[in-house]
Amino acid sequence: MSSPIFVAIDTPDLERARGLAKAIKRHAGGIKLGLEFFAANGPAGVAEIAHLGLPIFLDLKLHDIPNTVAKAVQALRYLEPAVLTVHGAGGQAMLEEAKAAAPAATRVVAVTVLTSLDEDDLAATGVNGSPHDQVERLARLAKSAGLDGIVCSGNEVKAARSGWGSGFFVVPGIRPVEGSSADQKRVMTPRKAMDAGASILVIGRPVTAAVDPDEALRAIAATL
Ligand SMILES: O=c1ccn([C@@H]2O[C@H](COP(=O)(O)O)[C@@H](O)[C@H]2O)c(=O)[nH]1
Repeated sequence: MSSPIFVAIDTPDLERARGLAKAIKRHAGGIKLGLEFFAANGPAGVAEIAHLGLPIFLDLKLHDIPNTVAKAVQALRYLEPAVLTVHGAGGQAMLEEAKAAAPAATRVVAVTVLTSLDEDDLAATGVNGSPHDQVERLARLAKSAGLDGIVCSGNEVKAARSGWGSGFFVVPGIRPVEGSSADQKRVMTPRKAMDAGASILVIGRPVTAAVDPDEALRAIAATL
């Protein structure tokens, strides 16, 4: 079975991204490219990295009115990402139209509560209650809109999966026990997140900031 680890390559530098992707290629399940890479390199940069042969997770967290999101997804169709994110709080119509506009083989997943947020951060945005409650609410919405799954932290994945057995659960905020959390507030170890029901793990800096990224990735994979 291929690895459940998607390595987040967060850099604006195409050559650095290519070098990292080549370095971790044999032991990663896929590569996650997000806003930092996309803002600098656009779809053409994504295509360059895709040529290396690993599945691509395009993490753009699309969030706009339904028509705009649908047109953006259509414009990205030719890249055929394995996974694409939209924002879970965009509402039912936006989620439905995003899914309808994506290639059939692309898993469209809804970001629920960013792993960099805790309950106080949520309250400051006007959402009262725990991240757990909000993840469950947005998971129900994503499921009813026909999406493939959600993005949530390891803390919520067990409960979310219990209400959506066939869902695809993407878990970032992954930290090996000795790792620094940096800007992540809801973190979990790779092993615990898999045991709790993650489908894939998104891991960035613990791999990409290591002196030897492939060795760091293999050490994490060995804990699974
Ligand atoms: O809730 C979310 C959604 C997406 N991410 C993305 O995952 C990686 C995590 O990187 P680390 O270096 O392992 O912290 C990053 O690309 C985020 O944009 C997330 O962290 N949380």
